[in-house]
Amino acid sequence: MSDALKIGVIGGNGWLGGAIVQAVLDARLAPPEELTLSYRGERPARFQGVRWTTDNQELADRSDLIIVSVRPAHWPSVAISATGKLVVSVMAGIPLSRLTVQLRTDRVVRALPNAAAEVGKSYTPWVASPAASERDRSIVRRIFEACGSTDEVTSEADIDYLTGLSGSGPAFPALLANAMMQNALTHGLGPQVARRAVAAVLIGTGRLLERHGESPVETVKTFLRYQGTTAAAIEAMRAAGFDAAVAGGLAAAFKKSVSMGQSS
Ligand SMILES: NC(=O)C1=CN([C@@H]2O[C@H](COP(=O)(O)OP(=O)(O)OC[C@H]3O[C@@H](n4cnc5c(N)ncnc54)[C@H](O)[C@@H]3O)[C@@H](O)[C@H]2O)C=CC1
Ligand SMILES: O=C(O)[C@@H]1CCC=N1
Repeated sequence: MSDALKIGVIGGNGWLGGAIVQAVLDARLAPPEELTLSYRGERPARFQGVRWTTDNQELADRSDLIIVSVRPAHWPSVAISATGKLVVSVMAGIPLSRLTVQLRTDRVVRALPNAAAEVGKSYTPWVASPAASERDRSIVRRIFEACGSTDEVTSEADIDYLTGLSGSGPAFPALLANAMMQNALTHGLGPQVARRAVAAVLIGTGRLLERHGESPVETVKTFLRYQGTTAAAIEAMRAAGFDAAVAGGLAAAFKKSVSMGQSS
């Protein structure tokens, strides 16, 4: 990445905006003095050496790449002219067409990281407008590789779907972990042992998936063929509607992503 690249993050003190800034700094994609971050409320004390501002137009004027990381409900408050700049939105739901009109630039990208950006393990799909150049795409790839892994996709509908699947994704293993934890407590296990056991299961499963690179379909089949305790649990969970519950949840997130883009 060019030394001269200046990055602005609108909402740079937020959960996701702050994680992206930290990833950019850790990967040395830009030095702190080239970063302009905007905030609302009290001036943040984090990220030594960056420029903090409450003026989003000042941020846009100082930056080549502007990342918009405010909640969709606050998006109407982001009224800047970013003509000639590359804009990357990480907001759920807001379509490329609305970004182009409101921010007055045709070089726009819609990306959807997840909460694991905080530990460099996000999965971030993104889609670019036709006016985005190959250099723009390469910059976007490098930013989101710094946050984990990333794929360019070709349709906004894929982004809306992936908003539920991978954007909201870290919440689903957490939901499963919570149910397992509750069950363990009901069975009289001490909370510390229950918590350590459940956390180790999630972390270990992630590492196994990463190492073997095999499809989860194969993993489940292997356990089913084993015909032991795990197969008994999988069969009981499925009979209770596990797969349907997951499908229903993902459909609800997809629907919400589309509707947030229309209403915000
Ligand atoms: N948190 C997550 O796991 C994910 C969030 N997203 C998207 O990222 C965006 C940001 O989400 P979070 O970081 O979770 O929200 P957040 O509420 O933690 O951060 C948003 C920040 O923007 C600031 N802000 C609001 N309006 C502003 C304005 N006009 N100028 C400057 N700053 C302003 C707020 O004060 C806040 O610090 C949302 O649009 C969300 O859909 C996408 C994927 C995952
Ligand atoms: O829950 C949300 O609306 C945000 C967007 C995707 C993940 N978190």
